Amino acid sequence: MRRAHAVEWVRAAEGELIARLPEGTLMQRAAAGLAATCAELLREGVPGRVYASRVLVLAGSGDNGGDALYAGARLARRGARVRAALLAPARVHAGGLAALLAAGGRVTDDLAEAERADLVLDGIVGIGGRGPLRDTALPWVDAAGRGAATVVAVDLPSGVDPDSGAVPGAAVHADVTVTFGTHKPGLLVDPGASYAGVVRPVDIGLGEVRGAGADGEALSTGASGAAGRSLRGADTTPLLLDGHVVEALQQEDVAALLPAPDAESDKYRRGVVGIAAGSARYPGAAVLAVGAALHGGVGAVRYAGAAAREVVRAHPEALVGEGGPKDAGRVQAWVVGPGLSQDAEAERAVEEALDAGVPVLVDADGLRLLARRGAAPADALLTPHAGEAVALLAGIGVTATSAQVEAERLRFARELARGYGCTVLLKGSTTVVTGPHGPARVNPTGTAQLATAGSGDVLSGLAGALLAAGLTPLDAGSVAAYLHGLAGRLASGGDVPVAAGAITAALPEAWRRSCHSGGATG
Ligand SMILES: NC(=O)C1=CN([C@@H]2O[C@H](COP(=O)(O)OP(=O)(O)OC[C@H]3O[C@@H](n4cnc5c(N)ncnc54)[C@H](O)[C@@H]3O)[C@@H](O)[C@H]2O)[C@@H](O)CC1
Ligand SMILES: Nc1ncnc2c1ncn2[C@@H]1O[C@H](COP(=O)(O)OP(=O)(O)O)[C@@H](O)[C@H]1O
Ligand SMILES: [K+]
Repeated sequence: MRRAHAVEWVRAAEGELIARLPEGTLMQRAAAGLAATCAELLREGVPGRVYASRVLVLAGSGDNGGDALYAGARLARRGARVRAALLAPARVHAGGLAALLAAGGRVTDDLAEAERADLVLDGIVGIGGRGPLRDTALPWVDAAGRGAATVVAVDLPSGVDPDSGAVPGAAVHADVTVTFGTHKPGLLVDPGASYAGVVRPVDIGLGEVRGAGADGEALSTGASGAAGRSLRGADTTPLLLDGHVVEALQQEDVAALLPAPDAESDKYRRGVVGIAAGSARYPGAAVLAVGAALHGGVGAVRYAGAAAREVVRAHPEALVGEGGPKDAGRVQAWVVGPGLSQDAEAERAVEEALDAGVPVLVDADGLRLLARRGAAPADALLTPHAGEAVALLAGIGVTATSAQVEAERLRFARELARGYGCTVLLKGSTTVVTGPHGPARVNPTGTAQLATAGSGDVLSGLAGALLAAGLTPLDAGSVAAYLHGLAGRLASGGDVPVAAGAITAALPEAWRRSCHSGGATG
């Protein structure tokens, strides 16, 4: 599992560690890791070596600038030609600047340095950043963007809010982000995540910390039981610390959660999912949701609704009926809503599914109807896109636009989960799945090619099947998003447009890659 910690937690952990270590130790650890990554990038790219390479440090007024200046000093000692732009000269990190000058680096105010640099180190602002980037930084950020330099963000790209991933103004587009101690939520959630490039965690020893964090949660080395430092798989899981607010499933986590039949299994024991979707007007949603559910690890799929004929024609494996959920026979979970329309019959289907006493996934039209209730059963899974999230928020008295929801996905997903008292999967460029409490999951797979009509119906059929197979709403939602995203990537090969049916067709291969070692997450 990849984990990210909020700023308040990071500061508490760092504070504890700083108190025990000689002054400046943490910053030197950070700068050493940063310089090593920069040296590697210079050797791998243009110019192919550190010696005589051109490095520009953008140094803000805090410790983030200090990290960048000390790393610049290390590169200068290895023969790089290092220049530093001081964005707030009166408040620059004095020790970092002195080290850079002593190593042969120089201060510059020539913007052309940004355009001709081989590597730019973004030390403008780190976890202390708030609000849009200040004006003094903007010409440097623009110039670095125009040039051919590899841009390395220190801790996180400046301009990205560390806790939410919101980008309230201009921000640095990094090729690589070197982040210290643990991921920050803003590196895993869009829009921030799309500014971070490849994220490389550097261990600064936060795993040595034990005790109480700022929020009262224990700071420990986590469930692995590993003593002391717990760096595992340096490129994916920086530290196994408790108190994280965001996590992202990795392939091995998905493998452990996927349902698998055993010798005792029969089709009923594997779970049966009910799908109440589609209408005379929108039969396609039913066909797509049922098709995906058939690949979701259950023993059978029941369909209840007006598109029964179309469903059975497309999927002879499905058990179909034209009545509502109440008349459909036993299932272990319901999916209600895709293509249902919003008439009286649809309303009845939603009521019956909600009253069935099994976990319910509510999507699309079902969400608009649910918004009128303003509450959901605790084992429900709601799967809105931003527009449906706006309607659900209105149902609990919160006014927001879909642009606001997209800008602060974590916050609004959590607000919905708390307001409705259940699990929410917020779709979009970074899918977020969260309950009212505990860490939120962000999906690491996916591609913008998934934004195609019917794609959401595939996701809800798949997630409903996983619910019926016995996964919790949080696991069902996050595993479904992972498989759906991976299937979308496989179907599109990265840049070929896909139709929703092609996502379903790729689900078996996505499942295969997820349940075997060999890696699937990009
Ligand atoms: N606390 C620690 O022990 C460690 C901190 N480290 C580094 O220190 C950073 C945090 O340092 P600080 O707490 O000094 O904070 P930052 O350096 O992230 O930012 C604070 C400074 O930036 C200015 N600022 C805030 N928002 C801004 C904006 N939107 N545009 C421009 N300037 C803005 C503030 O006026 C303040 O002077 C981390 O991100 C990391 O890089 C590392 O050295 C590791 C150890
Ligand atoms: N920019 C994007 N990047 C990645 N995935 C996206 C993006 N936009 C949408 N998606 C995904 O595509 C799917 C679209 O679902 P939805 O909006 O319900 O479409 P529909 O109702 O047409 O089926 C969701 O899984 C969503 O997370
Ligand atoms: K930065």
